[in-house]
Order: sequence, then structure tokens, then C-alpha cells
Amino acid sequence: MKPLEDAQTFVLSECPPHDPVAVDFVVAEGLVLADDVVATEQVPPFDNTAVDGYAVIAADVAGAADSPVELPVVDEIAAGAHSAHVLQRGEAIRIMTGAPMPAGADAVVMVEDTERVGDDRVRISASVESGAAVRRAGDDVQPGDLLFEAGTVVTPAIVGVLASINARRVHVHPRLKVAVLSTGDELVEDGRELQPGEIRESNRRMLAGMLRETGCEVVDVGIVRDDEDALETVLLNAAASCDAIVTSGGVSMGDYDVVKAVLGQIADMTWMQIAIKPAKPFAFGKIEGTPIFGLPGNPVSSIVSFEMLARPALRRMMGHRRLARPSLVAVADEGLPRRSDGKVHLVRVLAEFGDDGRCHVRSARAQGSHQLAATALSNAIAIVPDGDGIPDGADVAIVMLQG
Ligand SMILES: Nc1nc2c(c(=O)[nH]1)N[C@H]1C(S)=C(S)[C@@H](COP(=O)(O)OP(=O)(O)OC[C@H]3O[C@@H](n4cnc5c(N)ncnc54)[C@H](O)[C@@H]3O)O[C@H]1N2
Ligand code: MOO
Repeated sequence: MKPLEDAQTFVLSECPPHDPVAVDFVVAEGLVLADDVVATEQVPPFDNTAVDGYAVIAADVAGAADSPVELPVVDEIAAGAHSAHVLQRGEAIRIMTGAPMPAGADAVVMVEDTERVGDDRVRISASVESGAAVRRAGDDVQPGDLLFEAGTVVTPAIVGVLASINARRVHVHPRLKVAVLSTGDELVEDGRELQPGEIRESNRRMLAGMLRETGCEVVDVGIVRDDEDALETVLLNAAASCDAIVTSGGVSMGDYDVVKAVLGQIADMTWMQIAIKPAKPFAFGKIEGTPIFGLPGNPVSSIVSFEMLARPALRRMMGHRRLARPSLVAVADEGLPRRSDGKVHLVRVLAEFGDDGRCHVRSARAQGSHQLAATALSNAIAIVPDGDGIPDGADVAIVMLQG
């Protein structure tokens, strides 16, 4: 059996990042920047007010807290408008949040500290420092600022910044188009009553969601029956039109493994037995240069295999620098016993932060590779090395799957 790290290293080495493309910034969310983003515009573009109130000359309201000051209101500026009036000593201009500061004014008094007197005067009952509530042009971003380095993942907030600096096109590693299919004559997906020996298809639905969560565009190829010609056609088409292929089932020792037969003919495959439980069997190869990840059919094994081998490789192809999920050392509130078998056990657990500031885990119970229901409620995988397991209260390394 191959150590998991060796299998990961091999797969990653075969899955280099895809060449960058220029895209409209609105579709860049979730993608990885391939070039630094340097600002060419300043933000904010002009001095403006942070509050609704009255633009004044601070010196005019210096004593207003003790003895309110009454000033004529000579103009009004809404956000999006501007005033041509140059504020003189002894004047005020009504101004709304975000509107440009009028020339001559150096501070804004909040409307709560004022009282309108008639139509055209205001009584001010607070003093302000020069510069109060004024947001200076460029105090967020200056032209030439290096805002985001290559390798940064574009978040919604970064899309907002790109909009604010008018960076209309950005260089990113492209989103991968990934074909997902499941194989097997026993699989049913149309909701009909099961016949003897049939089961309901679940892996493909689940893997499609995991691929989307990884940031890939999913091409659902469906269930391919145990028919070599059909499988060959589907795989060749998927390899020609997609960036990667994920299959589930048919990678173990079964006599009817058409997956093995077909991939043996059309792909350059490496069939592995990995020293982990679950997800021991795994296949990786290329069809005409397109990577194919052959995940085991047992549903839990499919998830674990995707997490440990396919997801990091797909992330690398999309330019991500951090390939693994976050990991940490947790407390096993209940022991995680096991027997020695030469494998690392990847135990699905529920992880929760306790009042002591540490993460605590307990087993998701049913750990069989067919027992998807229990795994579906887990949020982490505990890495239990070969041996007798983790005693009650001892530390255990975990990989967080969510949260
Ligand atoms: N003699 C041996 N037998 C098995 C070994 C072994 O080393 N020697 N390994 C076992 C392990 S571990 C695993 S994992 C499975 C992997 O099997 P395959 O990848 O060949 O998958 P299948 O045989 O097609 O299916 C296994 C199991 O999963 C169910 N399945 C398959 N596809 C789906 C799907 N899309 N949705 C829901 N369920 C699915 C299938 O019905 C089987 O029950 O091999 C062991 N055997
Ligand atoms: O790995 Mo199989 O994945 O143990 O059921």
C-alpha cells in the first residue's frame, strides 16, 4: 500500500496550474489572481462627508457646545451632486453622507447636533475639530497601491474593491470544467421502486456539489452502465470537452469492472491501494492529457478520496496556493479506538469549539464506508495513525471540512 502523502505528491505533480486568462471582474469571484492588482484610481475619488449634517468652517462653531451658533444655510448638497458655492466664514451648507465637501468648508456637524431655524438658518449646538467627519480623497486607495498579490482568492469584498478602482478586467486562473459520472448497473436515479440488487445513486449528486464547492463548473454526465463501448464514448467526449473527469465506482477488485477495462485501453492510469481507511482503492491518470480521478464507489470512500486526493489537485489546477483544508489539533472527548492494520484511519467526527478555547471532537458513530448518513452529519476528519487509536481526552489531528 502507498502512503497517502506519496499518492498526494504524485497526483499534484501531474496537475499543474492552468494558464491565466483575462476575465471581466464580475465573474472573477472565487478564482485566483494570476497577476498583482495595482490601483490606477484613488478611492474615494474626492473629499466627502461621512455624516448627514452641515458643512462648516470649524472655527465658526468653536464655542457652540456652550453657546449655540446660528448660521445661514446657503446651499444643499446630496450624494452625487456638488456645490459651486465657496463657503465663507459664518455660513453653513446642508450636506448628505457621501456628498463632496464644498470648497471652503473644513468640517461637518452631524444633523443631530443641529436644529433648523426657519427655511434658511441652522442652530448648531456642538463644536467640531477641523477635518471632523471629512473622508479625504484617496484615504482608502491611492493610485499605484499594490492591493492584491497574485495568488489571492477573489472574495466578494475584493470584487467590490475591483469595482471601486475600475479594474474592469483581471488575470485569473480559469475555473475548471469538470465532468462527473458514476458507473454501475445497480444504480437507479429516477425514483422508481428498486428491483432486487438495485440501489439508489448518490455519489454523483454528492460529488457534483463538492465540485461546485471547490469552485468548479460541473458537467453532469450521468450514470454510465456497465458497457465498455458506452463508457469509452462518454469518457473520450468528457476528456475532449472538460478540464478534468471525476468518476465513482469500479476501481477495486470486482470481476465486472468495465471502468478498469476501458481506462486500461484509453488512458494512462495508475491504480493505487492507499494506506488509508476508508478510500483505499484510487486511480489517477490522463485521457489525452485530461486528468481523471477514479474514486471508489462506496459513498463515504468517495467523499474521503475526493477530499484527500481530487480536491487539492483541482485547487492546484485553479491556481490556489493553499491546497489543503485547515487542520488543527483537537481534544478527543471520547476515545477513537482502532486496531493496527498498516493504514491511517480517517475517522469522521463532529468538531466543536469549547469554552476552553479548544476544539473538541467526538466520533460521528457509524464509520462503515457505506454508512453515508452518519458521515453526512460530520464536519471534520480525525487523522488516527496506525496503532491502538486515540485514548479518551488525548489530542488528535483533525482536518476541518466545514466551518
Ligand atoms: N476483494 C476486495 N474487495 C474489495 C476491496 C479490496 O481491496 N479487495 N476493496 C473494498 C473497498 S475498500 C472499496 S472502497 C470498494 C471500492 O469499490 P469500487 O470502487 O470498485 O466500487 P463498486 O464496486 O462499483 O461499488 C462499491 C459500493 O459502492 C456502491 N456504489 C457505487 N457507485 C455508487 C453510486 N454512484 N451511488 C451510490 N452507491 C454507489 C456500490 O453499490 C457498492 O455497494 O471495494 C471493496 N471491495
Ligand atoms: O476504502 Mo473502502 O473505501 O474501505 O470502503
